[in-house]
Amino acid sequence: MDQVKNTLAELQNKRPNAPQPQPDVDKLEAELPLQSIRQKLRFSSLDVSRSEQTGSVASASTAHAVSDRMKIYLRVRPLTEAELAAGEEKHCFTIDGPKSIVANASADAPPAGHLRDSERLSHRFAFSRVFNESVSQSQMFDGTVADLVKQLLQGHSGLVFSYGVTSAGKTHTIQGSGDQPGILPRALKSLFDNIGDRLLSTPAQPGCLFRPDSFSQAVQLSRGDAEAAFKKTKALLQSYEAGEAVATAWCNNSRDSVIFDSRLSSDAAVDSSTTCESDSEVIGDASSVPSSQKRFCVWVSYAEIYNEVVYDLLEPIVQRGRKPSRTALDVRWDKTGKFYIKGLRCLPVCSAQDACRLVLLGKQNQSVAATVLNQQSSRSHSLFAVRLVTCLDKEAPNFGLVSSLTFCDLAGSESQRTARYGANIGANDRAREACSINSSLLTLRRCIETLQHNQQNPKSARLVPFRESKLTQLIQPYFSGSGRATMIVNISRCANSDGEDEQQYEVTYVDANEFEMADIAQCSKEEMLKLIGDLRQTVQQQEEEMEEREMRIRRELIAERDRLMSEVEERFEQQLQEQKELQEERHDTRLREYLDTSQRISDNLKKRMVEAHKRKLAELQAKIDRLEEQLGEARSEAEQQDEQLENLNNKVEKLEMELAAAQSVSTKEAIEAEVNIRVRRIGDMHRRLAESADISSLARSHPPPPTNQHRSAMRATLLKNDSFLVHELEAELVEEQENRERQVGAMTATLACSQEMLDGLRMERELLAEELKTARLTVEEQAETISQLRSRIEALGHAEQGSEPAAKSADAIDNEAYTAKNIESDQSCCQMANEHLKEAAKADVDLEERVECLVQKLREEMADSKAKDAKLEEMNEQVLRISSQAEAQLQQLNQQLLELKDQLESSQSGVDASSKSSDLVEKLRQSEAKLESISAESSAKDEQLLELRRRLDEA
Ligand SMILES: Nc1ncnc2c1ncn2[C@@H]1O[C@H](COP(=O)(O)OP(=O)(O)OP(=O)(O)O)[C@@H](O)[C@H]1O
Repeated sequence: MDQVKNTLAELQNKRPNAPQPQPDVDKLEAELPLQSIRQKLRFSSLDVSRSEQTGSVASASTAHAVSDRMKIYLRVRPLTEAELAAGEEKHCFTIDGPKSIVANASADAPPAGHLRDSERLSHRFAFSRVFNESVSQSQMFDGTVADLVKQLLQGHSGLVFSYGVTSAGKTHTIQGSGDQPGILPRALKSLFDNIGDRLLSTPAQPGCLFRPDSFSQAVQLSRGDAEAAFKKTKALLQSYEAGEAVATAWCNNSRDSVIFDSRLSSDAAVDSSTTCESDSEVIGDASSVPSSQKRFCVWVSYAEIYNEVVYDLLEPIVQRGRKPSRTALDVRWDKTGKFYIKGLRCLPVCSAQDACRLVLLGKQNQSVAATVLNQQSSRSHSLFAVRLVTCLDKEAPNFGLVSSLTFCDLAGSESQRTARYGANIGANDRAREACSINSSLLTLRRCIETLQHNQQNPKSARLVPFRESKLTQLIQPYFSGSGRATMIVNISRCANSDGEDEQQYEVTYVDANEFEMADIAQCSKEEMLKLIGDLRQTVQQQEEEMEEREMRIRRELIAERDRLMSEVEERFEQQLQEQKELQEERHDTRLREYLDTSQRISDNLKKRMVEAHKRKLAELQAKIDRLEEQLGEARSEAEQQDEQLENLNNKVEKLEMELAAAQSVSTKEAIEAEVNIRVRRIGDMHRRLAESADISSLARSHPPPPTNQHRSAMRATLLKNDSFLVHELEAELVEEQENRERQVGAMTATLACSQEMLDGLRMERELLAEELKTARLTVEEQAETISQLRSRIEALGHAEQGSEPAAKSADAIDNEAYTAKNIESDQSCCQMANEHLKEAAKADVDLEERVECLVQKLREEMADSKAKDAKLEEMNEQVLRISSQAEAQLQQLNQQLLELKDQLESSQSGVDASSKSSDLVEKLRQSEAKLESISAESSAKDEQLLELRRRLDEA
C-alpha cells in the first residue's frame, strides 16, 4: 500500500516538471537528426559553407544583427607546454577575423556528425566576438560581462554560461586562478565598486534588509532577521578561512572595474525605453529614480547540478561514513512561472571579498573528480547567482526589485567512451556523470533549437523542452522577459586522436550558430501571443496526455493495488483464521487447565476444611469429655462439701443443744450434787477413819466401850475435823465452781465462735448459692454460644456440602450444651468451659482467616491468570503486528523484485538493441546484483518472519 502511495506521490511530484528519462547521449546522438540541423544551417544566413561555395560572405549582415539579448563569444585556450610537447595541436580551426573562425576538418579524422565530406571541409562560424589565446582575463571581462554588471545595477537579470568540451578552459574563464581572476570575481568587484556605500544594511550598520524570495520576489526582513542573516554569512566564512588569501588576491588583481555610476540613470532610461518594453512596467520607476536615491542589498547563492540532482554548495558538508551527506533540493515554479531552487541558501554579502570567499568555499564543495583530460574537472554544472535587491527610496525603503546575474560553469561534455575507460577508479560513476552531463547539454541544445524553430516558424511552434533537465529549468527565466544570456564557448586547438573532440566542436559550432540566430525576444507582440497560445495548446495537449498517462498508470496501480490488497487480505484472513483457531485452542486448553486447577484447589480446600472441622470437632469432643470428667469431680467434691456442711450443721445443732442443756442446769444443784458427792465421799472417809481408830484402840488396851460423853467429844472432835474438811471441800467446791464457770465461759466463747462459724458457713452457703446461680447463667450463655457455634458449623457444613460431619459436630455441640446445662455449681468448670469456648471462637476466627486467606489466594490466582491471558493477548497482537509488518516488507520486496524484473527485461531489450553497449551491460549487472541482494533480503525477511512465527508459537 505504501509502495503504491509512494509511486502516486512520485507521479504527483513529477507532474509539474515531468523530466523525461535521461537518454543515453550516444544513442541520442545517433538518433538526433543532425542532417536536419544542417538543413537549418543552410537556411540560416550563417551557413558559411554555402557562402564559401558562392564566394561571398552572405551571412555577414545577419551575423552583425546579433541581438543584444543573447551574445555568444568564443574563447580559444592556449595550448599548455605539455600539449605542445606532445604535439597535440591539430590546426582544426583558424581565426579568420574578430568575430569568426573557419573550422578545418582534419584528413585523418573519422566521419563526424553525419556530415558529407564536402560539408566538413571548411565552415565559417560567426560569433559576437572571438577571443584568441592571447586575450587576458581582464580583456575577457571587459568584452563579455562588464555590460551585464551594469545592466544588473539597472535591474536586468543576466546569465553567463561557459560551454565547451572538458578542459577547454570554462572554469578558468569563469573563476580564473589566484593571480588571474576570472569574470566572476571581476564582476563581483565591479558590482561592489559601483554600489560603494549604498548598501542598505551592513553588519556594522544593520538596518532593514530585503531578501530575494523565489526567482523574482523580495521580502523585507526585520532588523533581527537581517542580523541573523549576516551572522550566518559570517559563520560560514569563518569556517573557510583558507579562501581569504585567494579572495584578497582576486580582489587585488581585479582593479580594472569601470564605475558606471555617473551614467546609470541615463543608460537605464535609454535601456528601458528601447529594449525592455515589458520590463519597463516593472522597473520603470527604478530607471527614473536617481542612482543616489537607490540602496542595494546583495545576496549570493551557489548551487550545483550533479547527476540531475540539485545541491547547495554553501551548505556545510557533513561527512557521514565515506561519502559526504548533502541535501537534495527541489526545483519549483514561482508565482511568475519561473523556476527557482527551493531551500537554496541565499546569503547577504557586503563586500566583493566576502562574495569571492563564498565562491571559493562553494568551489571546494563542488564535486570534482579526476578524469583523463583534466585532473580537476568539474563533473557538475555550477550556478553562482548574484541577487541584487534594489530599493528605490533610501529614506523609507519598503519595496525591493530583484535582479540576478548568474554565472553558470557547465560541466565539460565528454564521450561515454572516454569517461568510462579513461579513469581507473570509479569508471561507472564517471560514465554516469558523463551521461548526465551530456544529456543535460543535449537538452540545452534542444531548447535553443526549439526556440529558434519557434522564432522562425511561429505557426508551428513547439514546446521548448526546458523541463527536461534541471539545468534548462534553472536557466529558463533568462530566456524570457528582460533576461539576457551570454554564452562563452571555450575551445582549444588540442584535439583528441579519435576525433571525438571534432564532433564536440561541431556540436559547439552548431550551437553557437543557432544561439546567435536565436534572438528569442525579437518576435512581434502578435507573433509572441500566437506563439504563447500555441505553446499553451501544446502544453495543454501534453498535460492531457500526461494526465491520461497518469490516469492509466493510476488505474494500473489501483488494479495492482487492489489485487495485492485482496491477496494480502486473503492471506491476512487466512492467517487471522489460523491465529484465531490457534488462539481458541490455546484458550480452551488453558481454560480447561485453569478449571482443573481451580477444581483441584477447591477440592483441596474442601478437604482441608473438612479435616479442620473434624479436628476441631475432635478437639471439642475431647474438651467436652474433659469437662465431663471435671464436672464429675466437681460433683463429688460438691457432695463431700455437702456432707461436710451437714456434719457441720449437726455439730452446730449438738453444740446448740449442749449449750441449751448447759444453760438449763443450775450451778447450785450441780454444787449440791457435788457436795453430796463430796459428803458421801467425806462420810466414806469418816467411816474409813473411825474404822481405822477403833481398830487402833482395840489394838492398844482393850478400852471400855465409849461413853456418851466420849462420844460427844468424839463427835465434837469429829465435827471439828468435819468443819475443817467442809472448809476444804467448800474451797474445793468454789474452786470447782470457778473452774466450771471458766469452762462455761470457754464453752460460751466456743459457742459464740461456733455461732460465728455457723454464720460464716451460712454466708458461705449463700455465696455458693449465688455463685451457682451465676454459674448457671454462664452455662446457659455457654450453651447459647455452643448452639451458635453449632449453627455456624452447620452453615459451614452446608457450604461445604459436608452435612455429615457438620451434623456430627452439631450433635457434639448439643451434648456439650446439654452437659454444660447440667453444670450448676462449679465455677472453675464454667471458667474452663468459657476458656474452651474462647479457644473455640479463636479457632473459628483462625478458620475464617484461613478461609479468607484461601479465597484471597484463589482471587490472586484468578487475577494472575487474567494477567497472563492479557499478556498472551498482547503477545498475540505483537505477533500480528510483526507479521503484518513483515508482510508489508515482503510486499515491498515483491514490488521491488517486480520492478527489478521489469528493469532487467528492459535492460535485456536494451542489450539486444545495442549489444555492444557495455554501459547497459553494467547496468544489467547492477540490476542483477540488486536483484540478488533483494532476493537475499527477501529470504532474510522470510527467515525473520519464520522466526517470529516460531516465537509466536512458543509464546
Ligand atoms: N585562457 C587560458 N590561459 C591559460 N591557461 C588556461 C586558459 N584556459 C584554461 N587554462 C588552463 O587549462 C586547464 C583546464 O582548464 P579548466 O579547468 O578551466 O577547463 P574546464 O573546461 O573547466 O574543464 P572541465 O569542464 O573538465 O572542468 C587549467 O589548468 C587552466 O588553468
